[in-house]
Amino acid sequence: MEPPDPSSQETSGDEHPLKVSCGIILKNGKILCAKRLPGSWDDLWEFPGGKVETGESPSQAVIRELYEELNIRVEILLPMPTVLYRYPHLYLQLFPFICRIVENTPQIAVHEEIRWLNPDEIQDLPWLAPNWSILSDLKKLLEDKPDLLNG
Ligand SMILES: Nc1nc2c([nH]c(=O)n2[C@H]2C[C@H](O)[C@@H](COP(=O)(O)OP(=O)(O)OP(=O)(O)O)O2)c(=O)[nH]1
Repeated sequence: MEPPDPSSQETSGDEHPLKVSCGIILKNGKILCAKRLPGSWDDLWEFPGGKVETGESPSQAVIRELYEELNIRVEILLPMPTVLYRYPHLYLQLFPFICRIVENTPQIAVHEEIRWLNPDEIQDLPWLAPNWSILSDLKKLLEDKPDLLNG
């Protein structure tokens, strides 16, 4: 019998990652960061967003979630590389999108706090684990395209 192929074990069977979209909202040189409510994931920081629903694309999901969570209408400027991450209880695929606000000012509904921070400051927050990879991609992207920061 052939030994199992470790690479196929990662993706085989009925295990599909949970798809979650999130928005990296840029404005006036700052990035919007959101702190989750106490009790849900230990007060860690995230980019606002949520699960992609059935029949929805990741980009549709982020537009819907940002309206539901922050009451803002956004335009997507750029999709970023997706991140696969395996929590002990959850296999996740994160779809980050660089966004620009086209209507309203963010209002907190489901977060403990939001902060507008510059690219250096965001490194100091305690982020959800999969987000560190997004932060590293974002740093490189903003070095290449600093104008994005102005939203
Ligand atoms: N929204 C968001 N979720 C993230 C990020 N990083 C990360 O690991 N996650 C995880 C945490 C959760 O397990 C999952 C998304 O959950 P969520 O609670 O935001 O999704 P949702 O709004 O659809 O949730 P709900 O309606 O079921 O409460 O993805 C991120 O930057 N933003």
